[in-house]
Amino acid sequence: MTLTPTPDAAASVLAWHDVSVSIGRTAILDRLTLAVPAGGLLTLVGPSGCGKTTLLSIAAGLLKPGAGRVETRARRIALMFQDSRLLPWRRARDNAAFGLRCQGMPRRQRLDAAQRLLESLGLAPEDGDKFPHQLSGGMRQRVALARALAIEPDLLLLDEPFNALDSVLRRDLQDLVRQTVTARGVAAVFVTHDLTEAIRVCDRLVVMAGPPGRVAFSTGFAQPADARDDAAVLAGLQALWREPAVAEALGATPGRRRVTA
Ligand SMILES: Nc1ncnc2c1ncn2[C@@H]1O[C@H](COP(=O)(O)OP(=O)(O)OP(=O)(O)O)[C@@H](O)[C@H]1O
Repeated sequence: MTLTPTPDAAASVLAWHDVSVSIGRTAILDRLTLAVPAGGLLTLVGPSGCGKTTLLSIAAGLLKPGAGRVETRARRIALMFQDSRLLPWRRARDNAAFGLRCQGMPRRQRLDAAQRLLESLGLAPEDGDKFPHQLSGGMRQRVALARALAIEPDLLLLDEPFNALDSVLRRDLQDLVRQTVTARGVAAVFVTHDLTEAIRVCDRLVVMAGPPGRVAFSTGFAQPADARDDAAVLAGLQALWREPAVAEALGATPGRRRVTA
């Protein structure tokens, strides 16, 4: 697999320019510059505490950088987290329709839209009537993904969304996210500790070092994500681990490896 250099980021939906963040006297992020185009999926990998979630918070407008700036052309931003964060007292369909309700869409219309979306993400028609505690972890994450997609975001921020799932479900949902980004032209940032997952889904992969968080290595791949089979992912993994900056940032010595291959 061939690693490729940074493309021109002029057409980006989201860009962090020279962003630094400190909390008190502690530097959290140190001069990060990154960009994501429409239909592009950026994966962020890095050791715990290097500031990946902080970067997403800045992108979502929840946190202001101390220095530098964030620029976004996104009109609708959706977030998805490691835990589904569904409302336990609402049925799956109501949970998926939550963002549409906030947008003021009439009840019947939003519930129909949510139901269609749930089924397009692989849930059975009757699952829409179920409460979160009646759903498996994978089903709950599908509902969370439906809730994120229902508002037709142009920017999707995913913070370790599939961590709690087994590997088969995880692959399934990785494919769903990937297809969504391509089909809908959404810009996406996907935080993960799993380097294999990062390579499988991304257009561009950024390895962060820190704390304080900074870009240690950034690459694209010659082959598009949907054409990357297991052999290509493995080749990508090997190519990445050969990069001294990646090995240094993620800890190449067995036992020190803080990111799963
Ligand atoms: N509200 C806060 N107050 C103080 N420090 C914070 C706060 N939020 C985050 N931090 C610190 O900022 C740093 C970056 O945190 P962040 O959650 O962005 O890292 P991360 O790379 O996403 O970590 P992980 O992979 O473990 O989720 C950490 O050192 C963390 O302790």
